[in-house]
Amino acid sequence: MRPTTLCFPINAAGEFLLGRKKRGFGVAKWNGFGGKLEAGETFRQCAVRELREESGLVAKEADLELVAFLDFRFDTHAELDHIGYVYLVHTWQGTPAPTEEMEPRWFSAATLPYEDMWSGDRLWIPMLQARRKISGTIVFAADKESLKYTEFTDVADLTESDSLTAF
Ligand SMILES: Nc1ncnc2c1[nH]c(=O)n2[C@H]1C[C@H](O)[C@@H](COP(=O)(O)OP(=O)(O)OP(=O)(O)O)O1
Repeated sequence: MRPTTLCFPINAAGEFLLGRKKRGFGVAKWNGFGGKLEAGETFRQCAVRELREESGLVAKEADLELVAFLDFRFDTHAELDHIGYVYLVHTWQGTPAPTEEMEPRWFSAATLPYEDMWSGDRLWIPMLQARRKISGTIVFAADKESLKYTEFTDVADLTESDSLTAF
């Protein structure tokens, strides 16, 4: 199970920064900023690095608000299964800039482009906008796009796992 992070910068106007992926799995989808943990990295180190690499924004680990733990499963493609910790961030340095991987753009919270995002996003991102903290499972069908099963639970508090072997 691959460990990943996803990070959503939110500005003073309440807008979400998303990036349009330019290459690889999920190309052309609007997404949060994130990716796979590198060897020896903590989840927060990964989130800060991926945010910088994909958007140009520099955030501090302490300014990441952990809001979700998601278990993404691909029904017939287990090699794509991954878990992800999701963070909101309200404070950073720098200005969003296009990178090799992502084209960043601000979206108002009410007009996120769900039709061009991962299909589970329309279910769980509104929960985060409602200030909920969640743990969830999202199972994609054989087409790797449509949803086969989802389950979300509200949690009082979240902490990143210390152990990658837990997954
Ligand atoms: N919202 C959502 N739902 C389901 N799955 C995902 C998302 N956002 C995501 O990014 N993902 C998936 C897509 C990939 O399987 C992983 C993220 O990996 P990737 O962007 O390839 O990670 P990087 O480490 O940046 O990849 P490379 O550097 O190897 O290109 O999560």
